[in-house]
Amino acid sequence: MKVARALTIAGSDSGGGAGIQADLKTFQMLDVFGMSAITAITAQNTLGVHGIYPVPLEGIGLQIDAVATDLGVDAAKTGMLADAAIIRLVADKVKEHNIEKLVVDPVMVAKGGARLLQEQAQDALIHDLLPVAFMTTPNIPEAEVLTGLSIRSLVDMKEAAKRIGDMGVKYVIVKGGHMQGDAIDIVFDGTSFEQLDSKRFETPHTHGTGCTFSAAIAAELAKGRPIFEAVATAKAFITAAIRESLGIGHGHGPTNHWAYFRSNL
Ligand SMILES: Nc1ncnc2c1ncn2[C@@H]1O[C@H](COP(=O)(O)OP(=O)(O)O)[C@@H](O)[C@H]1O
Ligand SMILES: Cc1ncc(COP(=O)(O)O)c(N)n1
Repeated sequence: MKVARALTIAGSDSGGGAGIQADLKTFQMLDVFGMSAITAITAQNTLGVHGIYPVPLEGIGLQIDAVATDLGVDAAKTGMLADAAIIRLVADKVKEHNIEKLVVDPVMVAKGGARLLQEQAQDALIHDLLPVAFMTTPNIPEAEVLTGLSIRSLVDMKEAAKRIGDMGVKYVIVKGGHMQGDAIDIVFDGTSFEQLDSKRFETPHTHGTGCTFSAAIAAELAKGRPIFEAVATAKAFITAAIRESLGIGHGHGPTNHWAYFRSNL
């Protein structure tokens, strides 16, 4: 049996709903062997981020080297990268190990408001990481920071996707989770646009939606699925995970990483 292998380079969420934990659960549910390089440890739950402890650069580099030189990486994703030095290290490692299918989720601020990326690191994201990425999946506030645009409509989302594409990344998905109305994401391949649509669920349990969505894309790319098939599966995965939320914790609860698999039984 040949198994697809995916690596997440991200922060640890002790609460299990976002970060490394969400990514590994998603890989597992999509039949992909999951591996991790932890960039920072967060003490976190559904109420917020209570502490952030970055891993030393050397340790992050060694985790990526260890995995890439032995087990192999069919696709990777990044999540919380904390600061500019970590971003540059990850960009260098992606080049060194020829990781072609890299999905960059440009995590900046947690849903509860805590900064997960230093503000001065935003330039490194644009100049160092996006040019080596295959795909990036900003939410609306992230797309606004990356482009300087104010995004209020699907037309604005498309303009932002184009400008982010010009930064050197092949595919861009501007996610509509933070808009009003249906949850519509715009996919841009450098020339044309596609839409991923779902109805919006009125729920506070959206902790880790972006992590889960980008992990599902990386998993499908690791299996060699065509791009639009991969992103459509990821959309179905996150939609089921939000629809059937678990209702645990006292704040913004996690999504349900079993839901997609169970709905296909
Ligand atoms: N309430 C919701 N109902 C349905 N889909 C949602 C909802 N909130 C977010 N999504 C979807 O979840 C995915 C993650 O989007 P988003 O929440 O914008 O990301 P992030 O976690 O990075 O802020 C997108 O596909 C988005 O459309
Ligand atoms: C370690 C880590 N990585 C990413 C997120 C973003 O997830 P969200 O935007 O849903 O809070 C998070 N809260 N924690």
